[in-house]
Amino acid sequence: MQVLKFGGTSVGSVDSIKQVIQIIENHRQNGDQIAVVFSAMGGITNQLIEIGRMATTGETDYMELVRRIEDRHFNVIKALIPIKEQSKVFAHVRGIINELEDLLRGVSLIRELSLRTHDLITSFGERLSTTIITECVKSRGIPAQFCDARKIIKTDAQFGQAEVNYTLTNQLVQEHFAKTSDLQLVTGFIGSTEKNETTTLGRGGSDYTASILGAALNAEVIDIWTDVDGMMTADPRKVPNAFNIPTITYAEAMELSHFGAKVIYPPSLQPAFARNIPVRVLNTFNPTHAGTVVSRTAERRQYTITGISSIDDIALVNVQGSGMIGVAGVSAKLFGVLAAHKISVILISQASSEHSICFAIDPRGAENVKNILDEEFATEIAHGHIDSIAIERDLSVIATVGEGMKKSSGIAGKLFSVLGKNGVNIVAVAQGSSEINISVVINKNNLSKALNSLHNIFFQSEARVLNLYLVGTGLIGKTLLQQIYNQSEYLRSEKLLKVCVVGMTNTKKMVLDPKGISLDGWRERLLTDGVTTSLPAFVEKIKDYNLPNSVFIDCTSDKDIVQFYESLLDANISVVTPNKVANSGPYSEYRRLQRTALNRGVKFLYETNVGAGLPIINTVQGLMTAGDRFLKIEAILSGTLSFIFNTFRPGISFADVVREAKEKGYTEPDPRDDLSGLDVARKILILAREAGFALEPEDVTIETLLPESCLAAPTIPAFFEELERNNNYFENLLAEAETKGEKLRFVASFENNKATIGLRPVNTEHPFYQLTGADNIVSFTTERYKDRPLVIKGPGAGAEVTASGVFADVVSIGSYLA
Ligand SMILES: NC(=O)C1=CN([C@@H]2O[C@H](COP(=O)(O)OP(=O)(O)OC[C@H]3O[C@@H](n4cnc5c(N)ncnc54)[C@H](OP(=O)(O)O)[C@@H]3O)[C@@H](O)[C@H]2O)C=CC1
Ligand SMILES: N[C@@H](CC=O)C(=O)O
Ligand code: NA
Repeated sequence: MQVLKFGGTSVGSVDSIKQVIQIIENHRQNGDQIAVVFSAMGGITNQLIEIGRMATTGETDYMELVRRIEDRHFNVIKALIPIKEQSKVFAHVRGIINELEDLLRGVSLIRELSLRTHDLITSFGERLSTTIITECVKSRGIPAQFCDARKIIKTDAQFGQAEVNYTLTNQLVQEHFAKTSDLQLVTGFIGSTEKNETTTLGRGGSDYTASILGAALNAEVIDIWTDVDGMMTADPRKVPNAFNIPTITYAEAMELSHFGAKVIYPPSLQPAFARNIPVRVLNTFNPTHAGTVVSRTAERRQYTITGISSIDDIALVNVQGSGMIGVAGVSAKLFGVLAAHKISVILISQASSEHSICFAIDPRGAENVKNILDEEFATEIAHGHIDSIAIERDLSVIATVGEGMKKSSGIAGKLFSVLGKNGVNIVAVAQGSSEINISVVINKNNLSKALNSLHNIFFQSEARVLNLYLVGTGLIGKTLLQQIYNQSEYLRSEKLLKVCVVGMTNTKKMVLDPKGISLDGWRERLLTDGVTTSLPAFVEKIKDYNLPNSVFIDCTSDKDIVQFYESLLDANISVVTPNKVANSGPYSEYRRLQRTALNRGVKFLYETNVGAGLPIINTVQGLMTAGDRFLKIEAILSGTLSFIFNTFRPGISFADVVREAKEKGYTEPDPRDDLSGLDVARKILILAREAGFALEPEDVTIETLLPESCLAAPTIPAFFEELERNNNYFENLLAEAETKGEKLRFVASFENNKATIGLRPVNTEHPFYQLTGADNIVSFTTERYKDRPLVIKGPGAGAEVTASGVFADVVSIGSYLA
């Protein structure tokens, strides 16, 4: 025996009904007896309810709506039944519609609509759809019978939501099906009392009908045909990565549906569950998809979690007071009052201190609940045992559901950790003792971020998404984009990381797209879709999107951008930058950024501030973490100056060598910053700070190598002119060093709380003598590296090495968030 049920969308149009008939024919081929339950055509039940309401108020144009219902059904007859058989069916359906019209006339006369009449009116939806489909099926030569469920499903007289009399119903259903082997096409949703008054079965009514029949007939399986591919791990409108759940237990389905997953209404499947009959949820419009099987026990699963669901809008009621501690009966009274007022409670949480109880309700009833509780607890409030009753609004609840969570540790840890790292504050928590549902109440504006990051973390086989916002598409920015593009496949397959650039800007244009900007054609996209840059607007948008795992990358040397870092970190957005400005201003600002990142559980990373991609900052941080103490730092920290002093020879112009350094991508956007010593001053300052010293910029003594006139040059072209003019000066410096067998090196050192930088000729004995190209070298003398210092050496400037240092910082955030 098989029971099939088709919902409103499945029987909503001529095409879909054709599809339904095809599915029924396919099922007949295995020779089993079949019962098929139908809902009303999509939308008809609501129209019938509206018609009933109109008739009660005396509005006469309800007839117009009745005509539309009639037309919709007639159109199916015209399209699907051979012409010579149509008139008989038209007459039959007309008869049913006449019955409806008579009923409505009565309602309109007495201007009163009892629940009983309401049930009778709504029953017409299923009666019409099932009648017509039965005729369609019969016209294809299939032996089939229309079965009015009112003859076999017997209920009490609670109109609107009648209780089934199972003893009688089971007997009638079994007798009915024993009499015939014809295909039975059954009206869903309706039943009747013992006095044959029409009743309806409440929410999920047609599923309920299928479940009652399946249980009574001991069906092998019940197929619920809908318009989606079964149940999904989350609502795909909110979580684009959601996917089909192949198997789910009844208990899980029940938990998920309570929290808003609406594909099926599991309470209506209770009779089937009780008899251990599996229910398949299938898609009429994609019939080969396996859908979801709901059964008592789930198969072995790939994931601990089965699904994540949410109620988007709830209010939290908080009942709190010192007088509640140790006093029995407060919660009994509280929930008694709520029950007496038929207030449905979505979730309850009480800490073991007993100081407060909070519970979630539909926000539409919140004001009413407050009034009720204020009144009922007036004495307790007056005596100060209970503080006033507080309502919090604009909240959502997320339920993480899965049998796999039972007795498995670490799930809650993972859940709270991912929400914490994404700055999602948890307002309340509840875990059912069944251990298959952990529910958290959060602010509504974080709902999408929370759902997506939880889905991302619990359904591990999919790549975790890292959302990037890039400011600066100059040398470093564009090289970074190219590296991300080249590496994206590797990151996805080897690191399970999907890097998505959501926003980018330069000084002229900015573009933002939460779906991601294709790195194939980002320049064109920026030109065509970009709008005039406004950094405040860019940052506002980032906060507005509130995407999980967000990283802001500043690839400029701008001073103004830095002012946004703190608010970004505060909004739980990590910051990565090669820009040295933020870390080389006042010490208090440097500390504040560090603290903010730490407090927020996000990252502020700037490895490329010193020595480009060389692992210098990470090394200092590592030594500090392990408790080492820094005694001395000696370093060459300018790639540009290294290159210049390794390249400049008598006979070539010093200005040309500087130009070459710029072309090679070693210099700052403004090369005066390199030659004046400012860039190196910033780097030694940052290093000293990382090494634990509270240095201020004025604690760095700069012995500049430039003549005064070069330092004073107002523009970059003027600066180059001054360099040309001073060529002799540089040749003399070089000649003087060479006569002593020395090389020119621009050295930074830090010792005894003092930093100095300046030109130091070094002889062949000195470890800095051998430096080539644009290399940097750093030598750390510490408590643990005292006799022989720790030395890091290598290229310290250039687009590729710098961008790759930035990239590595970004990826490390990806791993941290995961
Ligand atoms: N070169 C190297 O070896 C190293 C560089 N760095 C650092 O990397 C950073 C970037 O250097 P580089 O790529 O060479 O610089 P570029 O001058 O090539 O690029 C800077 C980019 O930032 C954009 N920009 C500047 N100000 C703003 C603003 N206010 N709003 C939006 N966009 C802005 C520019 O826009 P537009 O295109 O419109 O001009 C440009 O796209 C610097 O801080 C530098 O110190 C760090 C380590 C090594
Ligand atoms: N301009 C800098 C680049 C790195 O910060 C340098 O020359 O070292
Ligand atoms: Na570095």
